[in-house]
Amino acid sequence: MGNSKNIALYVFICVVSFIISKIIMTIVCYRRWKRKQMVVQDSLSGGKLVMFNSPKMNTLKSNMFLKRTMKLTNKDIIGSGGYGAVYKLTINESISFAVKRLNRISAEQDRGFERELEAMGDIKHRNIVTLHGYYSTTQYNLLIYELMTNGSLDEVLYGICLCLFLIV
Ligand SMILES: Nc1ncnc2c1ncn2[C@@H]1O[C@H](COP(=O)(O)OP(=O)(O)OP(=O)(O)O)[C@@H](O)[C@H]1O
Repeated sequence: MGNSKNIALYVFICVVSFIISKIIMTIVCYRRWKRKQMVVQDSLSGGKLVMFNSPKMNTLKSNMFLKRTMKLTNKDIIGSGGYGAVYKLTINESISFAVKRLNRISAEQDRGFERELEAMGDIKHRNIVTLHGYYSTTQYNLLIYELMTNGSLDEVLYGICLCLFLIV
């Protein structure tokens, strides 16, 4: 009888400790995730700007960033891929980004945006271009990348720019 009481107590302690550790882990992960990004709601366009925490992004003011982003035109296009056009976003003489625009005209393009966020969001590697943040509205999504000033691998290998479509 005493033995079964001990077992029940042991199981109870294990279950409670498991639940408490899960709660602590969730809180820690949530705090880390919150610290990693800054979210700004743009009251004019209704869009949401998310800037991932990095030394470069921390020097920027979100409203200045939004203002420059809204002023992107066809003249700023530097390339085009399967999902849309890529623009050069210049903040000042020393800070520029590559902004990939994905128009929200199909569920496939929305999935493309989510896939790219999932794939690039957590990767930090010197051989992989850094994703600094994103901007999302009801009409389009923008992915904000580190600007690669030496062009693409295509151009290095074949000496031509494979700009097939310009989707604006
Ligand atoms: N971070 C960047 N810096 C400079 N130029 C870039 C950057 N990202 C893209 N580009 C330019 O835009 C072009 C298209 O890039 P993008 O990633 O959209 O196309 P992709 O490689 O075909 O990929 P996807 O199939 O995912 O659209 C590139 O070939 C390059 O010239």
